[in-house]
Amino acid sequence: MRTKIGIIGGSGIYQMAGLQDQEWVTVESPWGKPSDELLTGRMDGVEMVFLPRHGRGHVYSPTSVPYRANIDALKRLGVTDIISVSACGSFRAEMAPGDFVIVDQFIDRTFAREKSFFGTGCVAHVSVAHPTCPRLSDACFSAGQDAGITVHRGGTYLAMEGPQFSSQAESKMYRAWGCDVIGMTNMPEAKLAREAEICYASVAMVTDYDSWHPDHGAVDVTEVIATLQGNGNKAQDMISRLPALLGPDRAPCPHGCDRALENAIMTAPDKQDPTLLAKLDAIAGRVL
Ligand SMILES: CSC[C@H]1O[C@H](OP(=O)(O)O)[C@H](O)[C@@H]1O
Ligand SMILES: Nc1ncnc2[nH]cnc12
Repeated sequence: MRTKIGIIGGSGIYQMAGLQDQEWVTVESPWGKPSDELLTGRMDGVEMVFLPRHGRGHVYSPTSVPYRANIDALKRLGVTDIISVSACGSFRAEMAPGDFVIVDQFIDRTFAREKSFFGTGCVAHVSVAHPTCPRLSDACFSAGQDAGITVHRGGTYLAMEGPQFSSQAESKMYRAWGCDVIGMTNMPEAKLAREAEICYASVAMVTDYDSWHPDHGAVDVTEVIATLQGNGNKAQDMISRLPALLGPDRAPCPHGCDRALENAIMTAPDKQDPTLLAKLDAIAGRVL
């Protein structure tokens, strides 16, 4: 199988440098309109697709990002591996602004989003015990180190609804829960990628210390944006190293991300809803 890398760019990342033969393409999805057109191209002989999560010009809030349409559009373009690049606050003194964290766990506190492609007429349960792909996360870690970035391998990301930042009491509670970073977008994105059988890695770029830190107090969006500019350039450097690390030929995921739907569908074939099945053509066509 051929590798096709999908990059979901978060706040401050609305374009991707260094893509050959680049072209913005419109992808129709039965799950609605994706956040924007998708930028296709190649780097080091590997096919790449870039999607700005909030749309160019930052149109969609964390709640209104069309997560299902975005993952479905990436699947339709044949993406095998998604790297999510996001801004985040930090709960750890040693995870400082400017550092990158390769997230490996999530606590999902979002509550106003559609979280599954499945439902009445086609019920499915996939495991998200290990919501990120270790193979892809390793590649991101190496690429970050090669780019001279301070990268932390592993961390728990608290996904909050937003759009307001946390109160100090919430911030201290999340820290006591053992969370390492906080953001507003990686859920349900990671869950949907697993349902779509696409490997998913999350690179969280620290922009601030949230509000628990005695020396920092409230999150200041001006400071967040200033840190984002620097982080964005570092992220581009990291991304440009990934195609060579992953290579154009792709062996099946050793962790089974690309087979997540095997035995996941519960609804009896004669009870399945044809309308929902039609919408699931790209996501679950392999097993339906
Ligand atoms: C600009 S600060 C808050 C904003 O930044 C993060 O976005 P993303 O995850 O897409 O990089 C955070 O989740 C909030 O949406
Ligand atoms: N402190 C924070 N909380 C939630 N999302 C963020 N994105 C960047 N910083 C954040």
